[in-house]
This record gives sequence, structure tokens and C-alpha cells, in this order.
Amino acid sequence: EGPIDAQKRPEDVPADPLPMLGEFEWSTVDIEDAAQLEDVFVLLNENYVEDKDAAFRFNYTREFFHWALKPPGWSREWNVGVRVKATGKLVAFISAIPIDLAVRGKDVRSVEINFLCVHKQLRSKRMAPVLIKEITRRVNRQDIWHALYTAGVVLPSPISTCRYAHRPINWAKLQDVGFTDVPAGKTAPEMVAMYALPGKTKTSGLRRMAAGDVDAALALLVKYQRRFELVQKFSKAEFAHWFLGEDESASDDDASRVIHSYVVEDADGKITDFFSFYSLPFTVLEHAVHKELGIGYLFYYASDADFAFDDRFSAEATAALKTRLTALIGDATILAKQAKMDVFNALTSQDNTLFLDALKFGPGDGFLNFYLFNYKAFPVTGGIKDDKSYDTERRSNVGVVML
Ligand SMILES: Cc1c(C(=O)c2nccn2C)oc2cccc(OCCCNCc3cccnc3)c12
Repeated sequence: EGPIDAQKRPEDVPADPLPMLGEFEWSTVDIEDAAQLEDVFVLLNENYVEDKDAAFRFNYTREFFHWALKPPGWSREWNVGVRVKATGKLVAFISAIPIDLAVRGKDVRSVEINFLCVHKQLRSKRMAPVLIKEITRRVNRQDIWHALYTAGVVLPSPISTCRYAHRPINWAKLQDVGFTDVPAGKTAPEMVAMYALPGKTKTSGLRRMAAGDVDAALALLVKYQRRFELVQKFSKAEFAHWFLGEDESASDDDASRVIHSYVVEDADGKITDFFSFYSLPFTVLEHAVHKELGIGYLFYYASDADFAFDDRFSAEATAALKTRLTALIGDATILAKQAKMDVFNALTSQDNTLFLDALKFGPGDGFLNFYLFNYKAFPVTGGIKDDKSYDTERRSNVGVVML
């Protein structure tokens, strides 16, 4: 396992951008300029990924981009756009942010590539490969040689594959928009009752994460993630950014809040668990009544439930972790409902297969493939068996969560 290409130096990398198709030009997008951020928002809102039936499209909000594109260490040059020379219209985009990965214990200084988008009218002009080569050049110029990215499509050799899982919250609305339906032998009222959730959370000591919790929650995550083979390593500043958001001022139940993070503080003031989820709505295309689907995505979490066991894979340790995580993420679904989300999404990564069934996360028909650029690694199990069902025995060895 290890880098594929021979180690190169930044000075070996061309200083100039790749040639661009005639009527277009490269344009580094200044995401701190509201007008240019608006260009990115509009391009993705109208041209980014849709589900396979083209019923929904991702609706990344402006606040989401501020959070996702400006973590500590972000670089202006890594928000790469393509504009029409004559009009300045933004017609393509790709971004990179720095990330410290560890693959089976080896540090791999990387970037995370995200938001690759080409305008619908410019598809099949081979623009995507040019965008990927250009952002690779810009990243190499800053002495980074590896990248992590995900895609629904299967490309050569994913390092891991996880399955989509969905926990309906507002079942009636999901049926209205065609995301769920009444299974044979059931009625709609029975489905609404099956997914009903209490108004209040159950875990004592549960509260929103605050700046003062960062050190303890980060230490807990590092210890909890020890057993995973693909993990993201956070500095304190990065942890604060990803879990507290860019400004804590956003009021808690403010609809514009992107990241929701909670800790469990025990009677001695110790942080024993934390979890987080982010809000990323879908635009509902072509529906008379519903224009948007509120969606929560399970993000990072950690628990000390199995720390006391010498063998964290023993049946007792697994049972203790399963019980604790089912209670924790059960509360997360209740909080997602309070945040007006219609469905709560999770993958089969982390230890999620311990609670997906108990919490009524149904398996989705989507899969998320993880790719590591310029790094050869043996596959990491993604929490699914060969028949694509949840692997509750082995669980997964994927600790990293991509937006
Ligand atoms: C996307 C997504 C969906 C849906 O498509 C969906 N949910 C409700 C209705 N629909 C159609 O369901 C998921 C469950 C777990 C993780 C997920 O995504 C994990 C993070 C994905 N971000 C990376 C990405 C972006 C674009 C395309 N693929 C992957 C998803």
C-alpha cells in the first residue's frame, strides 16, 4: 500500500493552467465575494446531481458552501470555475479542500474533491476530465499529491463502497413526492404510524455541542475512530469548524443552520458521546405542492460505550456499543424531525449497521463509492455484504464521512 506515482516536487508541475476550449476561460472563483458565490449556488442548483429518476436535485444552500468550502487551510486557487469569455457566465466548477487522511495507520496528506459540476448544456464536451486535471495541477503546485473523492458511478477500483440508507420522518410527504410508497399488505396510515417519532429526546445529559466541548469531543473521536482503516484526522481548529459551523451565532433551530452537533455530558461533567448531522435539502422537481425535501445526513459521532472492554470486538462490547448508538442516533432522528427534516440519511459506514435496522433506516438503491487518487490501498469494507445487505457482523472500517 502506498503512493502510486514517484514522488514529484511542486516546481516540476506546470505553472500555467491547462489549455481551455475556445470560447471558455478559467476563472478562480472568489467564494468570499457574494456575487461569485451566487454564481456557484445557481450553477449547482440548476445543474448538479439528480436522483436517477430526475425527481430531485441537490439544493446546496449558500450557508452550506460557506461551511463546506472554507475549512481551515482552504485555498482560493482551489475553487476552480470555467466562464464563457463573452458573457462571464459560470458554466463549470470543481473544488478541493485540504484533509489529513490516515489509511491503515499511514498519514496521507490529501485534498477532498467535491462539487464537480458541468452545465447541462455542455455535457459530453469532455470538460470534466479537463477540470480534474486542472485542479490536480493546482493542488500539486501546493505539494499535495493525493485526493479523496466519492461518486455514485463506478470508476476504476474504489477503496470502499457503502450503501445509502434512509429513515423516513415525514412519511406522508415522502409518499406525495414519490420517494416512498405503501408496501404490499400495508396501508398508508400504518406506514405513518410505523415512522412516528416522539417530540422529545431520551438521552439524559444530551445538549448542543459548544466551543468548550471541542477538546473533549475531539479526544473521544480519535479514540473511537482507532479501529477504522480509513479516517480523517482533525486539528482542533478543523474540528471546531466542522462541528460548530462557521458562526455559532446562527440560532439553534434557525432553518439556515447547516451543522447540528450534540454531546452527552454525564453526572461527572465528562463527555461520553457526541453525534452530528448536516442539513442538505433536495429540490423537488415538477411537483404542484412540495418544492423541497428537508434532508438530514448523519455525520460524525463517537461513544465510549465499548472502551471499557479489552476486546472491543467481543459480543459484550458490541452489544454495549449497539445499545448506546441506537439510543444516540435514535435521538438524532428526533432532533432531525424538530429541525423540520423529512428524511434522515445515513450510509453503511462507521458502525452504522449496528443501528440501521433497529432505527428503521431502509436500504436505499444508491451506493457511494470512495476513491483515493494516487494511492494504492487494499479495499476497506463498507458495511455491506456481497448481496449488498447490511453487514451487522463485520460492520465497516470506513471512518471518514464525505459531505
Ligand atoms: C445523496 C443521498 C441520497 C439520495 O439521493 C436521496 N435521499 C432522499 C431522496 N434521495 C433521492 O440518499 C442518501 C443516503 C445516504 C447518503 C447519501 O449521500 C451521501 C453524501 C453524498 N454526497 C456526495 C455525492 C454528491 C452527489 C452525488 N453522489 C454523492 C444519500
